[in-house]
Amino acid sequence: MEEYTVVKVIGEGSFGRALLVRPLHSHDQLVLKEIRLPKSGHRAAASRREAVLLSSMNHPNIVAFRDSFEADGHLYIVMEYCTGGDLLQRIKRQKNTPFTKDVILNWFGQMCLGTKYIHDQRVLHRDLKSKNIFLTSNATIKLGDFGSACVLKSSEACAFSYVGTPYYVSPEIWDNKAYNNKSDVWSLGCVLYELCTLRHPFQAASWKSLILKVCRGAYPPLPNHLPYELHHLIKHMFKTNPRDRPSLSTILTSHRISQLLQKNLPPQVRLPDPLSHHPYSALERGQTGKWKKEEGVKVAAYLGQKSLLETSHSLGGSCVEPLDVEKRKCTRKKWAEGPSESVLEVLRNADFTNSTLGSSAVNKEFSLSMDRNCSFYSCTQCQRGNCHNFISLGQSTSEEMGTPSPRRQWDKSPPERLLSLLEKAPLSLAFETYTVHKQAGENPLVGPLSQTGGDDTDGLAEDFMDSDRLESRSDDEDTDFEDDSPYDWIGELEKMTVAL
Ligand SMILES: Nc1ncnc2c1ncn2[C@@H]1O[C@H](COP(=O)(O)OP(=O)(O)OP(=O)(O)O)[C@@H](O)[C@H]1O
Repeated sequence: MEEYTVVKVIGEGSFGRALLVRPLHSHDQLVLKEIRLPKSGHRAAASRREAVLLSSMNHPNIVAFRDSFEADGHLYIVMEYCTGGDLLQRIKRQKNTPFTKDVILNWFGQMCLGTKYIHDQRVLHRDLKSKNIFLTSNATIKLGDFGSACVLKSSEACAFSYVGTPYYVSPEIWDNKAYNNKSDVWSLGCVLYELCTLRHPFQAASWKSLILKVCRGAYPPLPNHLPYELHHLIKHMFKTNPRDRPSLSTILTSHRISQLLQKNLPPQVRLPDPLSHHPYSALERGQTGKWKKEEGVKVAAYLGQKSLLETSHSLGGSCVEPLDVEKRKCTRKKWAEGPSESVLEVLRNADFTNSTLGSSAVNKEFSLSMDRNCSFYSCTQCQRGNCHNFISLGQSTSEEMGTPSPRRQWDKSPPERLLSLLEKAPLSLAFETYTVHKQAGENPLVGPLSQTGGDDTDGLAEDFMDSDRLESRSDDEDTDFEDDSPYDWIGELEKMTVAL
């Protein structure tokens, strides 16, 4: 700590402060995040995870790590200072002046590159939101705040889990399914929508309405002046079934938006031009200017997206030990078809209105933790206790392969439990770390970009143009990889309510 001079406090988060500092022998400006280390070993390990993860990243669109150390019960993470502040502040500064299409595409393209990079490292961010995305003075986008992130293939990293910021949480999370790369895509869709409209896509006056909108993917349409490709992309990023959402690789290389994105990226971070570097020429593409799906896969592979593509075909990524043939058989994970019907059903029958949310413990710190052994199911295909593969709800890989099903039993009714918990006022605490608003007395459902009372789009999003053209295809080649420790966070919330 003596090596740095504190210039000023930039802000306070739920786990500590962010300070602007200067190293003693330099004029650099850096950010020093000071995080109170919890007493419990598990929770302290979770706090350290941000430092460990950040230090392993090296990408122009990720906040650069400089140093980390511990002193006086605190963890300090030194990182680059993004002078442009966070994107939420930037959006708010716009007031009612929309961003230009070029700015939206440029910033969003950079977010995609950063997120694609972490996904290629098999890391899920799990808390992507405009407040965790930063801008530098030269308009470079940087993803930050890896405090909720999770590394797959790690025996330790996912023992803690995540609730998320309600505004950015995808339908599968509300349905208590595993977090996966497409959940990050959903959250990024929320950020893109905010850039396009200066509003949250899903906002409501009650928990019920918010969850319903998210689970239906019901958002007010983008303004008509924005390019068709953006409408198309948002529609796909808000597909309720994660399988139908494009991965970052697809968005960057073979989605209808890809060319626009690439054109608007800063030159130094532009992807290689697939046309000039790739054997699949414009002629082969029939001069139509449209990518065929198979070509997209090949180009993605060519551009080095192998890890994601392999994920879809063989590796599930959750085995702690090196994969062998037997393990490969059981690692592929597949999503059940269709949206979160269970959530919708419960919500249809639920009759509570606004959550009246207590404010007394708004600043209370908590961290959700759980013995990872509780959250895993052995892989019966491997017959090995230490294989942490699991098979997600719906079809299992072994069923696809014609072998008897080691189907994982789902013994809970998450939505009912969730809703009954949400009804109890103090439960707002359970979302404290992740809610957008933290001020006493404020309704956490009123986000910083909300209009009073939320918007009134409770139905499905209107189709504003030729709906067939916007229809989704199933991105089989983008098959998800998932957080390998599905977490019973509703159970944790329940425990917390009892404790209050
Ligand atoms: N690298 C950075 N460059 C510039 N500003 C930063 C940087 N990191 C954090 N900040 C700013 O510092 C403030 C505190 O950030 P911090 O990550 O500690 O908490 P938070 O994101 O506000 O809350 P929480 O951790 O509860 O999500 C925020 O206003 C954030 O925009």
